[in-house]
Amino acid sequence: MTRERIYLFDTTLRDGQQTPGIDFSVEDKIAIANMLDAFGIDYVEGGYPGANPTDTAFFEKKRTTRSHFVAFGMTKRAGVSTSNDPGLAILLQSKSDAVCLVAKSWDYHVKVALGCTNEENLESIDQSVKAVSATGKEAMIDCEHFFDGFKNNRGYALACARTAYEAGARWIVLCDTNGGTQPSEVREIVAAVIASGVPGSHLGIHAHNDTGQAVANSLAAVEAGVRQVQGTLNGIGERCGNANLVTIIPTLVLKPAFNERFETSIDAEKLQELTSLSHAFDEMLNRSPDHQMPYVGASAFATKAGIHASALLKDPRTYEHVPPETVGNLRKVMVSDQGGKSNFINALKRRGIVVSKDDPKLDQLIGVVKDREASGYAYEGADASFEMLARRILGSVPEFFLVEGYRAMVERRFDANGNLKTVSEAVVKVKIDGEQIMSVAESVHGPVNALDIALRKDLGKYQAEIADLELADFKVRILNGSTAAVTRVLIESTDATGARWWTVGVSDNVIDASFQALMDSIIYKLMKNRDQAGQIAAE
Ligand SMILES: CC(=O)SCCNC(=O)CCNC(=O)[C@H](O)C(C)(C)COP(=O)(O)OP(=O)(O)OC[C@H]1O[C@@H](n2cnc3c(N)ncnc32)[C@H](O)[C@@H]1OP(=O)(O)O
Ligand SMILES: CC(=O)C(=O)O
Repeated sequence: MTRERIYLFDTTLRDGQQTPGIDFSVEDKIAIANMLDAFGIDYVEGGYPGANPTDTAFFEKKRTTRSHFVAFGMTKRAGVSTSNDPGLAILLQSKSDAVCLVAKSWDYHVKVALGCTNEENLESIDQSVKAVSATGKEAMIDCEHFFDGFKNNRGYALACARTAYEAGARWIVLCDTNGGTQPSEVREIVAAVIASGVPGSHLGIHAHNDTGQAVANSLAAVEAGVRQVQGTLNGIGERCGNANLVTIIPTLVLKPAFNERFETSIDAEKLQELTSLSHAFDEMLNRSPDHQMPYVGASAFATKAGIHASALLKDPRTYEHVPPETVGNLRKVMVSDQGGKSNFINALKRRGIVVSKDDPKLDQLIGVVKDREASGYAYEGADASFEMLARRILGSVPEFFLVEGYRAMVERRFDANGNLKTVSEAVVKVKIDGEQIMSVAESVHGPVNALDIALRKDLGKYQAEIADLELADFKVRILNGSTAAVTRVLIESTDATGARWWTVGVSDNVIDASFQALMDSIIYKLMKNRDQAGQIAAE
């Protein structure tokens, strides 16, 4: 059976740029456009040339090779011709393959926001589409507030869509601009548009997530007949965001309800790049990926429940709706106080540690993890500390060095120039092969930084080995909110091999919790260097 094509339209660089707190530079935009182009998205909307210097500079060149490169803007203003509208002129001259024009389709907006007549707005749509088509570029219309407009004046909303279609627009995109429309309404309204004479092959959907249903609304529109879906990477966008393409794409590709009828530009092989695309985008935004994001989140295929882990290990389909590798994600069976023997055996096996189900040391390890988690540890986010704990109980962690003691001080004082400064000082005493080494360090970044510097300043014969160890992240969590609370510190470390590992420390003293996590990180690094730890095997 021939499948119909669904076209994917990405507006990360335009609507995504309207996200509070997100501000792309030209360089960011180039990098993101390259990512989308390489991934194989059909349309990449780059922004609004003429609206700001970044977008104008970005449109000086065509920035994609495979994807259609789209410039966004608005229809001509009422009362001027297309050739006398400076905003439209910039769009027509931009180095784009297509122009997507936002047009009012709710008569209330025509009156209040544009201040012109309904007929003048229809004339703007007609003339603007024709002006774009005359340049040879593909013309698209984003019918702003289409669903609200339809509910208030059905005839006028339909007239806007039909005017664009009859003027030659390749795509007429129905926008749920305020994001309040429900999936059942989307189905009904799309069907009415098609019945009015605009074919589904020319219709698109642009949904906002204000009721948490942008993805559901987009899929409902596809079921009702639209053939272009707009959205953004990781669902960024104005207010609560846009439809998340990172969720929509795997649903279209993997779910029989869609893949039996439709195909997209993303095949099964490309889909395996989805998790890394989503995470790379978060890296660019300098934020942590959402662990619970469908398909690509670190928790999307994770379980810490013993009953689930036991069944998963017998057959992953028992608790997975699709195999994680289809989207480039990983199955994760975690150890925690919710886990049974199956979780632990699996987690240990991945680290090259073989232990049998009836080994008493396994019971001892489970008991220690459950007790420690009750006192504040969280091993599911601290893989290296878990491994160290397991190896200690199973008796295979060498004693590289012994920390005999440490001291940390914080002093607020005036410096020689009379400026107030807060300086921390730390002293660490370690013993290596019977020899005592004492290191002192100062830091203006706090006592933990001073301790870290002191601990790593002189580790005797191991010093060269830890030269490439870097602390990538440091997270402090107060577990029961007062100054006498228990503190959990999570440290992310990395080294020149690109490996990353997480360690945890817990104490009612933040410095002590940090020191434990630092120590685990260093010992893990030394073991890893000797192939005694960190050999993660694929499941
Ligand atoms: C639903 C959406 O997401 S649409 C995209 C929204 N994105 C943006 O607005 C980001 C980029 N925008 C901008 O930088 C600026 O708004 C610009 C450069 C486009 C325009 O700036 P200005 O000329 O100063 O106008 P301003 O932003 O104050 O107001 C928008 C104007 O566009 C008019 N307008 C709005 N939509 C349309 C339309 N579809 N067709 C024609 N005119 C329109 C408004 O009536 C208003 O005109 P007025 O100034 O005569 O009252
Ligand atoms: C065009 C657009 O971004 C909207 O209507 O939401």
